[in-house]
Amino acid sequence: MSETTPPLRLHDTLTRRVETVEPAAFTDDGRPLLRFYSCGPTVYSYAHIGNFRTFLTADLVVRTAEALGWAVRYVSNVTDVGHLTEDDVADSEGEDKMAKALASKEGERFETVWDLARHYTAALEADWQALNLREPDLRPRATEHVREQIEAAQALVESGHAYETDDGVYFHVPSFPDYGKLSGNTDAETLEGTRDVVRDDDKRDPRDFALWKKDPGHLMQWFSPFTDGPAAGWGFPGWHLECSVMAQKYLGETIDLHGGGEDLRFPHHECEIAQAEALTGEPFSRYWIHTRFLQVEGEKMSKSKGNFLTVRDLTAPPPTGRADWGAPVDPLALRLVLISGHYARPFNLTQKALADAQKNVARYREADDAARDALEAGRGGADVLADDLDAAWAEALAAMADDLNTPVALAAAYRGANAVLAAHRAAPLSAASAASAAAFLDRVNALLGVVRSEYGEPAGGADAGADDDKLRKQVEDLLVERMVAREQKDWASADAVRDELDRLGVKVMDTPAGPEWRRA
Ligand SMILES: Nc1ncnc2c1ncn2[C@@H]1O[C@H](COP(=O)(O)OP(=O)(O)OP(=O)(O)O)[C@@H](O)[C@H]1O
Ligand SMILES: [Zn+2]
Repeated sequence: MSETTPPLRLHDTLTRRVETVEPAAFTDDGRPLLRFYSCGPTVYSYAHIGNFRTFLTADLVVRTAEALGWAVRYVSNVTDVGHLTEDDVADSEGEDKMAKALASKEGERFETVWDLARHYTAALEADWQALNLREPDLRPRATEHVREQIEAAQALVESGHAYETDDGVYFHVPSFPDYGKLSGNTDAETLEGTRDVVRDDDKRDPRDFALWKKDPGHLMQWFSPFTDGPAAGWGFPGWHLECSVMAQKYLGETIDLHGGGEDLRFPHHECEIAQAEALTGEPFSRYWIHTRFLQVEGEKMSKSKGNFLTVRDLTAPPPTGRADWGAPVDPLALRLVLISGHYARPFNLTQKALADAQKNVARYREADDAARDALEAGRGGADVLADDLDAAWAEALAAMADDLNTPVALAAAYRGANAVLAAHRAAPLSAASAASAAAFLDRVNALLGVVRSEYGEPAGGADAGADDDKLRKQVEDLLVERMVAREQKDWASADAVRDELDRLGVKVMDTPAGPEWRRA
């Protein structure tokens, strides 16, 4: 990378300031190495687009760091152990989310809670790819790291930071004086008043949270060395323990960056810090990033509230998709909307924003096609695009490096795509211009992921129900022709286009946001 590469700045929840992120380690060839852990979902249902807003922040961190020339080791887990139905309960008590899901109507089709977890993990991965998120280097599952969690709990008991009762093993919060440094929640009385913490008369402090919950009746249970009491060793790990244990196992005792949604700041991440730092005596994560909620009518979109939209709801035709949200959109348009607001501010999804994004991704695609066609054509002539596109790229990268300023970055990227289209419409692009355009769109796609999917076109929804690219291209060309004919009041040509669309078996709906189409 050139010396003009900007530093990466992110708002750090720990210091409550925008900080310049400096990874602690370097690769063998001298590049900064970002060791990054981002909390994944509990797989008792489809991940919703609020969850994906948070996963997209992680995705943008990875893409931006890579665009700056860094190496990234990126781990994002799957919580496939049922914990609580109330997220703000500071540890493992209450109704188990996975067991509850299995008992529901939707859950009846699964034999066991393990099947249910497998199904929703596969769905998570499919939606992850549909939204063109980078695969993490590792996606560890909590259920495959129970031994490590038991060992961590044992080590904490041995070092006096945790203790066993007949009901569980608890981290003793007063043994870790830094408890509260991330969230500011340090006042024991406030915590006691506001948090529905685990009730166990043998707990030594009301804030103490569970590392292990003894429960021989739990649908997922493992045998542990914690054998006091009637459960005689059987039980399951506390939620907070899985993330700190897996982060440290795969990224080291001290990681560079840890992320999640705003609700994870407390208690989840506060408890992760306590466990991890009590174990090693070293700082756990050097920086922390939290994404504000995607809201529906001013409330957090959440699985447990039931007010959520999934990727399928918006990108697949009915009956899978939600008819009340209009025609299905290209998953890249959904991605674009979800990253269009700054991650540190709450975001409200609207149908209008989705429709606008649909048009934007169509323009990126058009610019991309024009660049690639012109590259193949290999015409002579000057490069008329390089200066504009270099400036647009520098602006987009600088904006992303400046605390992931997606509104500015997307505007710069879009300006560049429009410059490509304007040049293409003015005169056939030379091979030199086409090379600049293709390089720009490749870089924009690597940074923002909105030009084309790295996984190919996903089945269902990407093109409003049509299943092949050829048809999509034909229809899009015809719609442009129709628009031009209408503008010129050339009704004969407009009718001819309509007949051609009929022949292709395509139904067009004119909406305030432009034409929508699907197979009739
Ligand atoms: N509305 C939202 N907007 C942004 N991020 C969210 C939203 N809801 C959850 N997240 C984040 O998504 C990740 C996975 O969360 P989780 O699986 O607990 O989902 P959830 O909808 O909060 O579920 P539940 O309602 O059961 O707590 C976490 O980082 C969480 O903070
Ligand atoms: Zn976590």
